[in-house]
Amino acid sequence: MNSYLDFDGVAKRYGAFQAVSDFTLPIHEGELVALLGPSGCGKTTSLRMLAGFVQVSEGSIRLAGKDITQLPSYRRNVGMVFQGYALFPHLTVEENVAFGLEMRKMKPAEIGPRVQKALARVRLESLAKRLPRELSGGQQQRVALARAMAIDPAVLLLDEPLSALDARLRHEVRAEIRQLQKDSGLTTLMVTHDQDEALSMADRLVIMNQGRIEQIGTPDEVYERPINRFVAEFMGKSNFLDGKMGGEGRFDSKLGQVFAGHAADAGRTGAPALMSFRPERVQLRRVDTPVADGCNGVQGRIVRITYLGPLIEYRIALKDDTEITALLPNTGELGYVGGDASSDESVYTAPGSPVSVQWQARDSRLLPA
Ligand SMILES: Nc1ncnc2c1ncn2[C@@H]1O[C@H](COP(=O)(O)OP(=O)(O)OP(=O)(O)O)[C@@H](O)[C@H]1O
Repeated sequence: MNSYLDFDGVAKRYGAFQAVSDFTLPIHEGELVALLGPSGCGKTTSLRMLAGFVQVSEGSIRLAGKDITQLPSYRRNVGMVFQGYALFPHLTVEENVAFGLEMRKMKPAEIGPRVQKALARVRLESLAKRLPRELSGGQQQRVALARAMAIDPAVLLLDEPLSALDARLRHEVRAEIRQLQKDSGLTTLMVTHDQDEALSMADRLVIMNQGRIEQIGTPDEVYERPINRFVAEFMGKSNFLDGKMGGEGRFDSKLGQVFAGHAADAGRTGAPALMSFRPERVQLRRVDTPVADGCNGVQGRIVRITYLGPLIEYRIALKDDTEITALLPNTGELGYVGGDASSDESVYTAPGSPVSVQWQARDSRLLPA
């Protein structure tokens, strides 16, 4: 499939400072792609280069078969929703939505129906005559979205679109934006630093760090198969054991035990490596329980238990003082894991309790150290 939007080797320098380097990203028509990474990693700069607000230092950008690298912003047909929405406070909802169309010198007879359609899409027809300050945060967000979509853009850009909303509303609006984007088939590039937002909304994620792309993939690819420690840590929590590549998926841990896993790349045998596995994939068993088939196992001692409501977090110290985190569902059997007090499977857990920590080989990633 040919891509619809292409960043090809794009870079941005501010004087001697390299804000974005070698940014290459093909995007398919109708896709929602999220740029994700810590503050200052170059997400917004990349988005702004596409919008034409920031000049590209190197490389090119193609949109719908056309090289737009040097086009002025107003000729790129890009719809943008800014952080904090940037609505005009003295214009009504419908005037705000009409603004972009008037700027494009569209005939008044055309503007009216377009505005109505855009407002209907975000279910705001009844609030058309209100001023932004007479709206809730979620409603203002929808006005910004309607304004961006009204121009029929070739691509929609969302810059931290949910950052001004409180946590509860954010959940709702996430689903709403995603549905709207799917229904309209609008190719969308979104910037966020919120992992949950990116995982739940995007078709693909681009994980950035210090101006560079670390990994591109679907949500489950980057979560289940991170290619390095940065991605594993940035996308949720992970446990790491130190050691060396043992060849054929084996890992020679510093603990002196050999574990089985899957290598992110074919690192040479003996190369320093990390084994990474997620806290929610860890099982706790009685300390004398044999390691189950297909699993890795190590003995440790519980050092801390944190009650998180639906989940309970266990910190377990291994013999070399490496700590492992296990995140287990709260079954209501306070103090017990894996069944009630009478079950053979259950483990009594209290700080100081010895346990067998087990996790599946298939959940274990071998990463370059
Ligand atoms: N006009 C500028 N002049 C010099 N440096 C800049 C300029 N704009 C951005 N930068 C730098 O470029 C880097 C990338 O900035 P950018 O805004 O793209 O980061 P970001 O990933 O979007 O971060 P955040 O999540 O904090 O918005 C930062 O180190 C920033 O300080």
